[in-house]
Amino acid sequence: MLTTILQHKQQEIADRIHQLDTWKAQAADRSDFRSLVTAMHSGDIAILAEVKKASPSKGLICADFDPVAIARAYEQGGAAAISVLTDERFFQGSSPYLSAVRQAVSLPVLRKDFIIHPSQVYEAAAIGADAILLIGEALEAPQAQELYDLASEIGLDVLFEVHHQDQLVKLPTNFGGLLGVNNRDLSTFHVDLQTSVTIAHATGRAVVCESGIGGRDDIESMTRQGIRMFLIGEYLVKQPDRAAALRQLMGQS
Ligand SMILES: O=P(O)(O)OC[C@@H](O)[C@@H](O)c1c[nH]c2ccccc12
Repeated sequence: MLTTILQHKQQEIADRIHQLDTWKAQAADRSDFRSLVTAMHSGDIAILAEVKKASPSKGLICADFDPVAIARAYEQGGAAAISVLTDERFFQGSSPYLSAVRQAVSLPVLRKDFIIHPSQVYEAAAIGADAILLIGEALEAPQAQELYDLASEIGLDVLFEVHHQDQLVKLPTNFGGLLGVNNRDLSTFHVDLQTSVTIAHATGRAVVCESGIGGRDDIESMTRQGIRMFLIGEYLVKQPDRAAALRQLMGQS
């Protein structure tokens, strides 16, 4: 699946590259970046709440999808930051969703996409993102370093995602972003929350536990094992009262 997505991304990058100069100018104009790193390091439990309409593993997650309403509920419920999927083909996301969400909330907003080319980093800043995701599995080490350096130069924070311990060698030198562990194997879609714990213990780093959180029990089990940062999509999107669901996940009700 990842290979299919990345092939399609190459095409998308080629189709959009004519906008690069505009994006560079818009990125250079930004001086309003909100820090994802600071937001995720505050509070007892920090939740990066994801605005997610669909996924390759689950299909359509939310039929009456209203990205701004979802993001506002997340902010009301006490999310530390918001993640917005911008991939159109596989996740039914879009850049305009991110721009609209960024305007509607005062939290840092992460652009969740498959970033493999510098033009996408400029594009992220141009559409209003405060941070980007870099996926270890999708990048070679020099490429990861280049994209990280560019993001830092522009003013974007970086969430660097790994799934296996052997991808940690791709972590950029002087890395000052957040280390995320995707509990979902992107080739089999199998989810195991212990993946986060294993990598947190092996590295001695604080990690963002990503994917597969299905309720308060999962959070309690993870916090008992020393994890306090979470990236949660499907579970939250599916709740009738998303703000209340967030408070409950954080143990506030
Ligand atoms: O909906 P979930 O299981 O709570 O997962 C959210 C998030 O972790 C997941 O969307 C994700 C993690 N890494 C990714 C990389 C690309 C696309 C999506 C993702």
